[in-house]
Amino acid sequence: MSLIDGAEVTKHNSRKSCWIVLDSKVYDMTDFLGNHPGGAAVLMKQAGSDATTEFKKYHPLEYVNQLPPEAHLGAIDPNTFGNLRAPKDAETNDPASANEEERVPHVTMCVSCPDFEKAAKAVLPRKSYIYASTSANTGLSLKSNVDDWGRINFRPRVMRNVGNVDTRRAILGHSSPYPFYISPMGTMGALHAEAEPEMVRGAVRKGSHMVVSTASSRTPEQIMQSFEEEQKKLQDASSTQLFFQFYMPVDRNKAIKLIHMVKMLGYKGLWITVDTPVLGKRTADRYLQAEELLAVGMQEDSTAEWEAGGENAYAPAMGGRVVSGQLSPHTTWEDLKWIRKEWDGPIVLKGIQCAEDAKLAYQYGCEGILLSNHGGRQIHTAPSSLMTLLEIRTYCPEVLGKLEIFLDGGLRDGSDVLKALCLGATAVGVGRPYLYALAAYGTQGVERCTDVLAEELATGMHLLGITSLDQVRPNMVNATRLLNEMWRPESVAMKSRL
Ligand code: HEM
Ligand SMILES: Cc1cc2nc3c(=O)[nH]c(=O)nc-3n(C[C@H](O)[C@H](O)[C@H](O)COP(=O)(O)O)c2cc1C
Repeated sequence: MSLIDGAEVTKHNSRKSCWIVLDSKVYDMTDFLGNHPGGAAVLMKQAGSDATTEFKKYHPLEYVNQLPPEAHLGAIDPNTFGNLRAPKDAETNDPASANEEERVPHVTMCVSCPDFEKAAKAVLPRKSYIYASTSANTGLSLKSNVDDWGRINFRPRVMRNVGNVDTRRAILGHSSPYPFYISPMGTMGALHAEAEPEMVRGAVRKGSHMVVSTASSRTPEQIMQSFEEEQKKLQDASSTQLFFQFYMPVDRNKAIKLIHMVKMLGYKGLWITVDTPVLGKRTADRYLQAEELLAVGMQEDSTAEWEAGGENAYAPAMGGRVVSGQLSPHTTWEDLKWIRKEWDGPIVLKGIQCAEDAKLAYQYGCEGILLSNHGGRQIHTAPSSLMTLLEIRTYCPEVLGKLEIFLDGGLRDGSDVLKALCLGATAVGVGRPYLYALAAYGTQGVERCTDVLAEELATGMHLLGITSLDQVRPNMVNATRLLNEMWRPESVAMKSRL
């Protein structure tokens, strides 16, 4: 194949003919525009230019292999790079830019979780911040996640000799210095160029466990490699373990292949996300998509048409974009039977939102359930995980001693972890605070976020009057406000009204 001149690539910058350069190779993206799960507009912005840097923020380089072979037109003539056009509307808000220090406070200025969000907002391109912060519909699911932690109060005991406190807790049999872990989050590359490796390093240095998303910007192998390298540096002294969050693809063979790979790589548990048969409506992302389409003159195409997506080998990770074939809306409880045959490690169902499903998870032999509404990104007006925990305590308390119970959503203070533990939780997942810390400070931020949460937790234990997490009890919290609002079967609700 002869080399292609940059000036020639530049001419193909329209919907009718859209070429881009990735890793010094030229691709014809015209037919892929309508199939790109990330939308056509992002590709159009790069039309006729070198998209490598932007591409790597979101995908592993292997993604290019998903294009048909005929889309690869050849290599670009390296002497003609200068002839390429600059991407339309290039992002200038680059986290690595020179005046970063002016915009981002020193990491030691982050003394509580909300500080990380402020720092991240200052460094992130608007699109990336929207991706991380967006929530479903009017945002009420996210709001009650955050608010409900504050609607439970402690009932502290005093004068109980609380000189030293021990915050250790095991998760699925793996000890951890803390009863919280890093939640799985997809497409983290949108927030940091080295997202998953940096997050993993931060986790390993502090010994906290982490659940890795199917929709990560790096492959499961690459993430495990980062983990092993960091463990080696610390002479395997860290307690950190990686678990794997699993999105069920429509194609069973693809699902089995992924499960086998995850097993072979040594991930310690399969956390199957069950609250995402389809993607929720991510409102802020919808506005952004509309804006982007308008900016490239594609407003005549309905969003749905451009989002229809093609067959694709990976799970969706971002905003309101549907990736066809990646999320199975057909999954049922019976699927757990074949999954169990392929996976002999622990299974946790992520996204349980009522007592009946908690009971089913137990009956189907799962080792754990994660009470979660996906950070308020899926169903509108979802119950907070604390509300679901109270429901389980009331209507199927028998699962409490038998399953490991995890919660996530809206946790922004380490002492709140204690409330969940008092009510029977094993551990709590933390999502956005870690993501924002990573975006603003990389590994250092991740470590700092753990320190902040751990210190708040330890202080909370001293002040509550306990020295070990074995001492937590339901009577150490007042959950009456939430209990008053908890779901009741209709017959009970009617009776109480008479
Ligand atoms: C070369 C072929 C490409 C393939 C096969 C591909 C595939 C995908 C897939 C599967 C997703 C869904 C999320 C995920 O799984 O990570 C996605 C999202 C995304 N892609 Fe691509 N992509 C390609 C090229 C590009 C290029 C050239 C860019 C821009 C430089 C780009 C930018 C994005 C963005 C920004 C998203 C996130 C969606 C959003 O903004 O909400 N992609 N892509
Ligand atoms: C940016 C972002 C990406 C996420 N990606 C995934 C994912 O790929 N898989 C998944 O099961 N949950 C995903 N979640 C949900 C988190 O695992 C977790 O349930 C939620 O973030 C907890 O709420 P918090 O962010 O308020 O702590 C994502 C959440 C965010 C904020």
